[in-house]
Amino acid sequence: MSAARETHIRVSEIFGPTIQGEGILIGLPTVFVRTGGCDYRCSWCDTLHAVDSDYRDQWHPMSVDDIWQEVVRLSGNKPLTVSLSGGNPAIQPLRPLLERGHEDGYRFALETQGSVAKDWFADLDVLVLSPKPPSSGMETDWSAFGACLRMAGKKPQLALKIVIFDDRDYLYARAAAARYPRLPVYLQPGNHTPPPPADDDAKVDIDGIMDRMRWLIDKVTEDRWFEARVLPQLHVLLWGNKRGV
Ligand SMILES: C[S@@+](CC[C@H](N)C(=O)[O-])C[C@H]1O[C@@H](n2cnc3c(N)ncnc32)[C@H](O)[C@@H]1O
Ligand SMILES: Nc1nc2[nH]cc(C(=O)O)c2c(=O)[nH]1
Ligand code: SF4
Ligand SMILES: [Mg+2]
Repeated sequence: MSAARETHIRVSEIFGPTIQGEGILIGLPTVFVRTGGCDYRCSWCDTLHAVDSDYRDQWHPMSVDDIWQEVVRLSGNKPLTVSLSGGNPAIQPLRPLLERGHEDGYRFALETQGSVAKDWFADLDVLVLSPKPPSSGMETDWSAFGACLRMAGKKPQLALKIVIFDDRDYLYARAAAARYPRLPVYLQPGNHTPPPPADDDAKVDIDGIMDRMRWLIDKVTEDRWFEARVLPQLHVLLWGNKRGV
């Protein structure tokens, strides 16, 4: 049996096409493959259904062929950029999926917190590293983060995307960006109202997000931090914390 046939990936959901709502690819049509399981527990994670083991029964080990069939069906067999998110997609064996998709002319963008480095990062088209600021309650292991960048090498387009809730987070983002001056940096105002995953229609605090967005723009412009890009989560503005969009 080929490696691709043997490999199973733990999948929480596959959905789309929708638009990429965050960061460097914002607005680009994409299909999401969301893997289940994460080595972090961010206090404000908006995707608990792919993190918390209470939702484990909703995660399914899928073969590369089955995942690929679903991506091709959703995209109508027309190549696009597949977004790999989670949970932490870096803890899954994704190399054979990248190989399968590239054969068909698809591209892959992956988002990870940068805690686990894999050699197949070098096969990605886009790698978004999203180190977690103090408000998350997580501690950044900068040596693991550096390993992610080394593994990625020269092929993938790279970007930093940092969620910001408060002043401490902002200072963290400045320090993180200063470590990697060549990486484009995206600042994303935090969304304070991650609803329980069962409550798809829970109201999102749009006013809070917009206030934080304006505050963040003031910070960046006052500091003359002209390399930073400030962007909201477009999909949250449009659809709230709904799953599958
Ligand atoms: C759900 S995570 C999954 C991928 C990976 N675990 C990570 O954190 O990069 C995708 C993105 O959503 C961001 N995110 C999670 N919860 C958020 C919230 N409450 N407000 C704004 N962004 C959030 C994360 O920081 C990350 O950039
Ligand atoms: N449209 C859309 N864009 C996104 N960008 C990052 C997402 C994520 O949850 O990882 C996400 C998501 O769930 N939906
Ligand atoms: S690393 Fe990402 S998926 Fe994991 S808990 Fe934090 S935001 Fe959620
Ligand atoms: Mg999300």
